Amino acid sequence: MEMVHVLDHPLLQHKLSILRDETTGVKDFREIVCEIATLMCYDATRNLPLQAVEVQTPVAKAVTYQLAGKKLAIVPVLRAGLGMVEGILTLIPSAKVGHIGLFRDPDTLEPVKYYCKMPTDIADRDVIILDPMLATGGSASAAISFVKEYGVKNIKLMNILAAPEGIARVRKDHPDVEIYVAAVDDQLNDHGYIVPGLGDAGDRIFGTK
Ligand SMILES: O=P(O)(O)OC[C@H]1O[C@H](OP(=O)(O)OP(=O)(O)O)[C@H](O)[C@@H]1O
Ligand SMILES: O=c1cc[nH]c(=O)[nH]1
Ligand SMILES: [Mg+2]
Repeated sequence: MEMVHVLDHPLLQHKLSILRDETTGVKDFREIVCEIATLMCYDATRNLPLQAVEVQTPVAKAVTYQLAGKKLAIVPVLRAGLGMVEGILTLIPSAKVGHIGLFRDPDTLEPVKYYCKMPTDIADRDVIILDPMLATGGSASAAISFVKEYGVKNIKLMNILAAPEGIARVRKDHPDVEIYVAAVDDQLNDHGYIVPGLGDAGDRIFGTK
């Protein structure tokens, strides 16, 4: 099974180029992060199981298909992952939402956990972890480990932009987790920022810089 999905649909590439532009303001940046999450959700949920149901149309009985089996939860990594939540809930309004608070220590680049709150039935759900940026992969790897501690079996990771180093780290630490990204950039710089990237996603979503 393909474990890394680069979703290079033209609509995604167009919207991503607006995110990258340093002149894009906070309102547009926030809206486009949300739109990209919706578009990515369409692909990341392609393999959800279906069950046959019978409905009466105005014309005849029809055997048709509805979502079956396990329910979904989404888990944004605070802060920047919050920007993707509404975009996913547009398509899956009944998904439950857990939160993991992590920030990356600017000196060590190691993730520091400051918050965690999961739905009580999370172990019975498939989980999509949301974070726009996959840089060193330290935050994503830690977030996946936390979710696994709750007994979740099926986890997907959704990032808008990734560095090759981040993908390699998650593949090594969590080979069972499928990764969905809209683009893979060239490298990280000395401060652990994705190059060319789009800057600090959290600061650009919330206007904190
Ligand atoms: O792959 P990594 O090297 O771990 O870096 C990626 C992490 O860095 C950013 O969060 P940040 O620490 O800036 O926190 P914020 O969302 O609160 O801005 C980003 O949203 C990821 O969570
Ligand atoms: O380029 C990067 C790397 C980590 N976090 C971000 O927001 N941007
Ligand atoms: Mg940040």
